[in-house]
Amino acid sequence: MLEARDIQFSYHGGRRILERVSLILEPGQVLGLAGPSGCGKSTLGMLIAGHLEPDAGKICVDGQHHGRGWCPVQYVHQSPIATVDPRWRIGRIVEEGWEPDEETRSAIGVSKSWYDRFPHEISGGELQRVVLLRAMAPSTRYLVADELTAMLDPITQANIWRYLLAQCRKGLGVIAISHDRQLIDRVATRRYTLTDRGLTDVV
Ligand SMILES: Nc1ncnc2c1ncn2[C@@H]1O[C@H](COP(=O)(O)OP(=O)(O)OP(=O)(O)O)[C@@H](O)[C@H]1O
Repeated sequence: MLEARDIQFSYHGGRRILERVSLILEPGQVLGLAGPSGCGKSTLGMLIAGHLEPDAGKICVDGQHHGRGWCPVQYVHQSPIATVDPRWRIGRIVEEGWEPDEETRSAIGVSKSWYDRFPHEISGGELQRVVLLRAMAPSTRYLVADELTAMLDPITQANIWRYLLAQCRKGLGVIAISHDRQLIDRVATRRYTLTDRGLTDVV
């Protein structure tokens, strides 16, 4: 189980972005997270994946704080270009964390022919799939998908979610951050909205 409890956070001691936010995600669940632009959804996702440290509160997987090494919670950023080294070729980026099998690579829609190219030599949607493939190592147990499919065409978007929902049936837990209410309604088992009053359930 992934648990974030009473999380408080502000950037560089400025305005409080998150005030006592708590959530629980069980293996196999998809938690949909919406909310106005700038309310702190990506910040919460990065905190949960250990990219940022909360000012107060706790984030645990099965009762344990993330240690060193591969984090069991992976965050896929809405701007994939921000999360890759522009001097690395795609093959090196993909294989930084693990060596994906053919089945996973083709299910996510990453072509081996991109491996020799640099990030600026593939499209934004292709790079989004590359960073998703990099995140899907066998030791990944929870995925924070931040506007993951926003820049993809409807067919590719459907394929990616078909793949992710199949992984959920095997126990992956997903936090889907999106402004796309229809997408959240389709994929999420629980839906939340984040506002300056905290997280609220959406029915
Ligand atoms: N590195 C940073 N330093 C200072 N402020 C930041 C930083 N990153 C984000 N912020 C601010 O924190 C607030 C929350 O940003 P965040 O990206 O988490 O919002 P969001 O809900 O994901 O927004 P959107 O829906 O537009 O993606 C915003 O006001 C943003 O300007």
